[in-house]
Amino acid sequence: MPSKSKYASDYITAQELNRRINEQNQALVIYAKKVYRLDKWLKFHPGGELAIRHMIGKDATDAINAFHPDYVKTKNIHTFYIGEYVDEDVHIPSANTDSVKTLTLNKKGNPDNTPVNNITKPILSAISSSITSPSTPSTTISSASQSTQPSDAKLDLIHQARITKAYRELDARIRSKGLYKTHYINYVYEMIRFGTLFALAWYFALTGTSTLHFLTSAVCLGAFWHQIAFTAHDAGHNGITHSLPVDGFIGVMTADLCGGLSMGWWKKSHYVHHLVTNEIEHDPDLQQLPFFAVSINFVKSIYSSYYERILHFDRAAAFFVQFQHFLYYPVLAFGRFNLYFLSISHIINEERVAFRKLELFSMGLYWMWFSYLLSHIPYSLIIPYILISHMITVLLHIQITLSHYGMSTEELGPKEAFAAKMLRTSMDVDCPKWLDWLHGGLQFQTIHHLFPRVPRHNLRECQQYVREFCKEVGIEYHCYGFVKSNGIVLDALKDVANQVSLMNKVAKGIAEKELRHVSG
Ligand code: HEM
Repeated sequence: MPSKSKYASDYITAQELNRRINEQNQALVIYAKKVYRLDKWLKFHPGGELAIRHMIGKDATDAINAFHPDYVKTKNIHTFYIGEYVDEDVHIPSANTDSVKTLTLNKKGNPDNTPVNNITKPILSAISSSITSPSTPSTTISSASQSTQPSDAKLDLIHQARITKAYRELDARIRSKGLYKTHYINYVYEMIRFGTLFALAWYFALTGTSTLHFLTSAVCLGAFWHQIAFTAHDAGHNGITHSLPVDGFIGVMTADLCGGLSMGWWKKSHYVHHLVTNEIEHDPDLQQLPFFAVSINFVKSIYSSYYERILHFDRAAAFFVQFQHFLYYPVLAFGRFNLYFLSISHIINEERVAFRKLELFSMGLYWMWFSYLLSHIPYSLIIPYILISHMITVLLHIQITLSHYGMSTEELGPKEAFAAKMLRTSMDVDCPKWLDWLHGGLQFQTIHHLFPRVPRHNLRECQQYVREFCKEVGIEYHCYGFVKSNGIVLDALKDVANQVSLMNKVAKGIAEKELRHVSG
C-alpha cells in the first residue's frame, strides 16, 4: 500500500471524485483503483500538462502503464496517492463527465462553465446550420452545450472489461518475450543508412557540376530527413536508451540539429495525439483546416482543446475541403514548411520548453549548415533544390496520416477500453519485411499505439501476438496494403468533401434566392 500524501482521505467514491474535480478543481486520476491528485505535478510532467488533463476524472491505468517506465508506476506516482477509489456502481450521467472534461481542459476558462463543443447533434443539423451561414461558425461554445456527449450506452462494458484484461495479459506476454528491450545493432544500421544519405547530399552539393548532381543532392537530403525522423520519433518516446535525458538529447540532435524541427513541439502534440487519438476536438493531428476535414463535424467550427481556440470552418475551409481528396498529396508535399512554422512558434511562445536553449542553439546550427549547403548550389537551382529536398519527405507525411485519417473519429467515452480505442482509430500498413526501413516502423502504428514504449524494431514481432489478441477478444485489426490504405483515406476524404460541396451548393442557392428577393 502506498503511503498517503497530506491530501489523503482513505476512500473516494465516484461522486466524491467528481465533486472534488468540479468544485475544487482538483486534478484527480484513477490508477489501479487508487486515486492520485496531480495538481502540483502537472507543470513538471515530462509527458506534458495536457496529457494528464485529458485523463482527469478517468481511469488512466492503461494509459499510465503504456507510457511510463516501471519506476513511475512502482515509485513516483505514490507521492500523489490520496485514497482508494470506490466505484459505487452508480451510473455517472454523461453530462457529469462532460463538465469534468470542460473544467479541466479549458485552461483559459469558460466563464459559465458550459461544456465545450461536444458534437453529437445529427450531422444533418450540422450541415443545415452551416448552410445558412457558411462563413459564420455555427458552433459556439454555448450552442455546443446543447449536444449530448458520447454515451457509454453504446458500449458493452463487460466486453470492454474483457478487452482490458486480455490487453494487460498481452502486454505481459510482450514483456516476457523481451520485446521492450532495444537491440542497439538496429541503430548502427540506421546510422549507416542516414549517414550515407547525408554524406551523399554534401558530396553532390560540394562537387556537383551538373543539374543532375545538384538535384541528386536534394533527393539525398530529403531522404536523409525522412529517415532521421524515425529515430527522432523513437527518441521522443524515450524508446532508444529509455533514459529521459539521453533520449531527450538524441531527439534534439536528430530533430532540431539535423532537421530544423523542434523536438519539444513534436512531443507536446504527439503525446496528446496518442491519448486522444482521432478525437476531432482534441487530437492536433486531425486539426488541419482549412485544407483537410476528416469528419463532417468540422463544419461546426469546433473548439480545439489543443490550440485553445475555435477552428473556424470559414470560407477558405469551405472552398478547400470540397477538393481535399485531390489536395491530399500536394498539400502533404508542402507539409515540412508548416512544421518549421509550428516548431519556431513553439520555441518562442510556449511557456515551458524542456530543452529551450539547446533547441534554439541546435535549430540555429541547422539553418547555418543548410544555408552553407545551399551556398554551393547554383542560383537558378536553389528554389528547385529547396522544393525537392522538402517534398521528398511527403512519404513520411503520407505514412503518418494513413494511420488515422481513414479511421473512426467517433467518441465512445471514457469507458471504452484503451486497447479498443487504439484499435478502432489506427490502421497498420502491410508491407514486406525488406521494406521496413522505408516505412520506418510507422507502418505498425496500431501496435505502436498499443505499446508506445516498445522499440520500433520489435514491432513486427509483436504483430503476431496482437493478431491473436484481436481474434481472442473479437476486435478487428485494421492492416492493409499500401495501395488499399491510401484508397481508404482518399475515400474518407472524398466522402466529407462531397458533403461539403453539397453544403456549399445549397448555401449558394439560398444566398442567390435571398439576393433576388431583396433586389426584387
Ligand atoms: C493521467 C496521468 C498521466 C498520463 C496520461 C501521462 C502521460 C505521459 C506520456 C504520454 C508521456 C510520454 C511517454 C512517452 O511516449 O515517452 C509521459 C512521460 C512521463 N511521465 Fe506521465 N502521465 C501521467 C501521469 C504521470 C505521473 C503521475 C507521473 C509521476 C509521478 C508521471 C511521470 C512521467 C515521467 C517521469 C515521464 C517520462 C518517462 C520516461 O522516462 O520515459 N506521469 N507521461
